[in-house]
Amino acid sequence: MTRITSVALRRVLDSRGNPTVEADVLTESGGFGRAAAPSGASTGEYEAIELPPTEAIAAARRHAVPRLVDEVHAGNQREVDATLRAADGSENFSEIGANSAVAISMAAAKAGADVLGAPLYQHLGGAFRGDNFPTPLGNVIGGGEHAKEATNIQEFLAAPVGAPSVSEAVFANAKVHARASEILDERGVPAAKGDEGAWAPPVSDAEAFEIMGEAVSDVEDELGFEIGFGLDIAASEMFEDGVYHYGDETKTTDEQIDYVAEMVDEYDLVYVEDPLDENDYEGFAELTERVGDRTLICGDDLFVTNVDRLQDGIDVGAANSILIKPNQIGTLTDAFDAVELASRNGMDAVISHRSGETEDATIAHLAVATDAPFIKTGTVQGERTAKLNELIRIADDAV
Ligand SMILES: O=C(O)[C@@H](CO)OP(=O)(O)O
Ligand SMILES: [Mg+2]
Repeated sequence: MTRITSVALRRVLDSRGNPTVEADVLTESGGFGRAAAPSGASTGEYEAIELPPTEAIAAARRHAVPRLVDEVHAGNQREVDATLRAADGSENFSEIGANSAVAISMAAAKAGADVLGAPLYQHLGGAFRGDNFPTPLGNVIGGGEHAKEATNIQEFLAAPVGAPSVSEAVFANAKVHARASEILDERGVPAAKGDEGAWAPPVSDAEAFEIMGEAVSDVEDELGFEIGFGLDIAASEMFEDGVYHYGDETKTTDEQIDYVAEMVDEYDLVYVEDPLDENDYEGFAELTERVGDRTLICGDDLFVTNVDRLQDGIDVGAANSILIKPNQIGTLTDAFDAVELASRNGMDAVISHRSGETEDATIAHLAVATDAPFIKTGTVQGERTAKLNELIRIADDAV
């Protein structure tokens, strides 16, 4: 019933105006799934390879599509993804592109769910998945690789940890975003928006901490539940010649660890992603040892959703959570394996968008299917609200 009868690939626009790969998968009994690959700007050195979409599509048509059509079942995700891996033949999808692979992998999952008549999160998570909803981490102020002339730290993320429902959490983040805009206005700071819709003001990181703290506590008072905040430092992007660059200032690794640990305590940060360079497992381990009992230290560029890199991290105690981005590794199977390895080792798996996105909402389902404590998927803008609104629909049983 779920045997794949066709895989169509095309170039579509992403939110930055760049082309990306979209896949349509059809099955024997009329199941249909469509999905598109996202794309990063602050990409990790060890991510699977994103090829120019035209090349990725041509290579996937040549190598993967003939192995999938009439051969493989969309309802059997491991079979689909193993076929993509075999068709590619490399470690990192350098032949067909992780962008083609992830689009096909996600489209097949949707086609499989369609045949079964089940929502995607149910198909992926099964009958015995947990029944929690992820707390959305909402990008409110940012800079780094996502906006010029803004903060050095890439993302200041609202985290409505006390929200009674996913819907209230989503709206709380939107309120923090709006409140941050008012505070910037009061301070006479003009702010454009970065790639993910966060305000990208020309302020120091210290001022951004203050503004975030104020915005979060104002909205917390108004709504009456706890709202914290967190960061994606994206430190690999700052790390050059052995030091971290904050504009004209630099920090050594020890200074970086001290700085992050101080910020965790000063602002009660609930989440800190990529506080150190992607090769610095020891630095991660030291920081986790210091503050890991009171905040999540999350590896994004460090782990790149890769079980081998995650195992290396587990061995030395680097981080207590992992960011999961299916396009970093190329298939849903690989992403699920990383979630499973993390949870077997007492680590949290946080599901994430990329800075270049489409209206594809697969990650909302992935977060619910895997019982993720957090999903990082922006605050406003259509390609971000696509996922947030899908979470609301899932909670409302309306997908
Ligand atoms: O660093 C990150 O976590 C992501 C998403 O916020 O950014 P990018 O997609 O540019 O890697
Ligand atoms: Mg990151």
